[in-house]
Amino acid sequence: MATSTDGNAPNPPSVERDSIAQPPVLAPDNLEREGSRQLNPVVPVAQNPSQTESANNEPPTTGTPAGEGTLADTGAAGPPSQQKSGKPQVIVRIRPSPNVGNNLFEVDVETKTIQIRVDRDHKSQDPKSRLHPSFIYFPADNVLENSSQDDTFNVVASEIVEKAMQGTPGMIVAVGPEVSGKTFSLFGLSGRYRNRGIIARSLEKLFEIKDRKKEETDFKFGIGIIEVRREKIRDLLTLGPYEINDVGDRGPKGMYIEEVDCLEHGLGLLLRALIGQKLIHQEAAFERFHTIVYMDIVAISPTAPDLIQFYSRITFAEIASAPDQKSDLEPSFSGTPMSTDNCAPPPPPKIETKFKTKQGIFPSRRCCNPGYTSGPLAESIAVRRDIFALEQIFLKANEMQKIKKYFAKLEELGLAMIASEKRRYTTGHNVRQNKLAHCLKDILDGVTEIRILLHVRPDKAYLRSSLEAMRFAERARLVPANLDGGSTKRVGTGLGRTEDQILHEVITNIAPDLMNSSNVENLTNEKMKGIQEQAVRYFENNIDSMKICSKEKVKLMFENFRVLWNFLWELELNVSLRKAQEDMKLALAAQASSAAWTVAGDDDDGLRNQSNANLVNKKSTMRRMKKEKAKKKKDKKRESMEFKVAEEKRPSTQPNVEGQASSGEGGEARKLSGSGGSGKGEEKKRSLQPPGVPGQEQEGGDGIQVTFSATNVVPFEGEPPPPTEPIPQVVAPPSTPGEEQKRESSVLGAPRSQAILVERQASTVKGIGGSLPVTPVIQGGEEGGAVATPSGVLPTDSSVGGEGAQEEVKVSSEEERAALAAKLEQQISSNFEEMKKIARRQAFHLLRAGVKRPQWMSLF
Ligand SMILES: Nc1ncnc2c1ncn2[C@@H]1O[C@H](COP(=O)(O)OP(=O)(O)OP(=O)(O)O)[C@@H](O)[C@H]1O
Repeated sequence: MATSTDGNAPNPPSVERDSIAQPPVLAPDNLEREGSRQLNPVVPVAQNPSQTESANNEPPTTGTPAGEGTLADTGAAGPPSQQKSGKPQVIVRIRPSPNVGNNLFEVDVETKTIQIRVDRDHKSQDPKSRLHPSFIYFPADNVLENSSQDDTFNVVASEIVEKAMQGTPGMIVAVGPEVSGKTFSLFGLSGRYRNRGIIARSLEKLFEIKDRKKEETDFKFGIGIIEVRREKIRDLLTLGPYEINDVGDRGPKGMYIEEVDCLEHGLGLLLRALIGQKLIHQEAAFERFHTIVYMDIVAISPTAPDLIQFYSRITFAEIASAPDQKSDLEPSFSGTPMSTDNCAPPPPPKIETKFKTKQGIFPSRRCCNPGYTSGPLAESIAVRRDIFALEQIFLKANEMQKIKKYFAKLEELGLAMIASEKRRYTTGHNVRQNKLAHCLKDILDGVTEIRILLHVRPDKAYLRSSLEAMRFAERARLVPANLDGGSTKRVGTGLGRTEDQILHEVITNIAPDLMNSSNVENLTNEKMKGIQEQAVRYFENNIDSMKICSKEKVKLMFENFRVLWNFLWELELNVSLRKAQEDMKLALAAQASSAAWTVAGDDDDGLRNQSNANLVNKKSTMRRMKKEKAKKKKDKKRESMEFKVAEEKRPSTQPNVEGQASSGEGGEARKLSGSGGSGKGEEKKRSLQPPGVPGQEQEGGDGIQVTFSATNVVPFEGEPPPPTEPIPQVVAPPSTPGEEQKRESSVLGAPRSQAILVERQASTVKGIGGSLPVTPVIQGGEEGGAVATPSGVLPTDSSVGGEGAQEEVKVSSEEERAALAAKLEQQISSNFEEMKKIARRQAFHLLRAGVKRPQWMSLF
């Protein structure tokens, strides 16, 4: 426990929190007071009641301010072992100074507390406050006094490096007053390897672990170094101008990250950046800048070089300090020639403006402060603004965590409606408003291990900036740890699992069926959609539980999703492909049927198309047939009515008119009365008879009789049989030998239509009988000419025409069917590319129509 040399105040007095002053930005009037060296008991605490409350609700280990003149009640400060895992830790490093142990700064290494005596404001109205000095107690997680560089590394960074090599990102932020040793701690003393800093030692350790783990994992390291100054970012590895304008998921956009092959390479990069930075700023020593080093770690599987196990990063940030002394802000401080630019600006010009009111136009004198655009004061203000912005973000993060907890409680109580409002509170932390905050945004992701290395310079002249640094550290400690509270195994790397583990898990969890390829064939579109929806749900849930802090953190997961999605896509494609194959078969069958019609002598387009339509779309055929039936019925009714009317008008002696519709073989007299039920077959004959084809009603024409046989197309396996459509049998009438010859010659040399006509007259085709007939080729010419089909050559007996006899061609044997099927397969495979296109299109529409694309899919 620290003891006061004063002895008057052994315990810190507790004071009202509201009375705590806060000096966020050094304003010109504050400078005046600084000049007179009258220090207020400046205490860095929360600024508004909500912030104060949030600070107050934190666990005691955070050392929240407990009263005026105190940073914390030391009694409440817990040992660092009680520190929640993942919470930012503050480690204080005291710069060696003869002033340590004076009555101003006291360090108690045992309790890890720093006690700072702050003189009372003797101008205060409160008589009590004039009597005793105040004490500020700062409980740290660790205190380093007279520690070596190696000790500092071990305490601050060793654990961070180890965790980073396991996938947990880390960050070390060095803050403190001027010349307090920030650069010394992080970078070391240039030219003295013995005094190398934390970064160099971290690099050493990285390579050490890499060597140790080379059997399990192949690590790759990269380094990027930037400088942030007055809302501008410069790449220190390229040493160009301030040209980085934005910050992305993996840090500043366009930052050059060089892969580090060995330790010497990494140290060389560091040295190069530091020397370059020094050279750039040597002209203007008053310039203040923050330096950030990003050390990237990529873990790769040694067996599969494409498989990235995890990304990780250690960020080292040196936060610039604002000049504390008024003398530092004088233009002469920089050593550069005196210029109006480098000192406090001239009095702001007064701008005359006029403004209109109802009463008239009035001149207005409005002062316009152009601000400090350059010089030490401008630098100082810029630095303080950056620090202040970071602090505000810390406080906001803390507040947000409280709100989350509050809404979780509401949800527990069943007030989900109100709890759903929480979305409003989860939209970022305004890190974009400040470049430094944006570069260090990982501090808020809830997964990064954070260490604040607070440097204290135990001199009275630097008291104010030391206190400011303490305030920063205090607020950084408010940043919530892992939101689940406790687990040190962090994400950023797919919850510590490797990609293939995740993928395997996903597939086995959501689609065990899919693992068995034999089941793929049986997947229907509905099932596929179900699986996809399940996958989407799985990922949505997973995302909810994954604490998405940045897009980068979930990129790995999306990679996995993409793999799974493609997998499902392939399966869906298979199903669609099958469907397309069937469609294609059907189309080919239709084509073949059309050819058969042609062979049968019916070259009437209308009828052929009708036949094709029947095969391709059975439903429409059925519908059409129904319609025709209804129409016929209607016609019949109408005719019968007409007949009745005519009958009534006719004298009874007049004989009934009988429609002798057809004659010859199988011909039946068609009675117009309809009462005789001349038969459906007869009606059908009439309806299906193509126009222009001589039929039963053309008695006495060339004597051609048309009869019907079963359809010539046998359905596919598993397909319902197509509606039986009668095919007209063309029975040639008896003809003379001259005519016979004429027909034969037509088949041989005449144009196709004539040949077909002759063929029709000469032969009777009752159906091909093969399963999948295709376009036939007329080969005939000799007696008994033939029609070539895939199943073989169908004889066309010309003799039958002469005698009027019929011979049915039967080609329905098993071998022929097999041959036809083989032929079809061949045709399908030749059309495979086309089918694939169709399938792809179908799959695309399916996917579009079936699965609602979740919003977060737009992330990739
Ligand atoms: N713990 C320490 N042990 C020994 N020397 C130290 C220690 N801390 C700082 N110093 C010395 O103080 C000097 C200034 O330190 P350094 O430049 O690191 O301060 P700084 O905080 O980075 O300053 P600035 O804010 O100006 O960048 C260094 O040359 C270093 O030798």
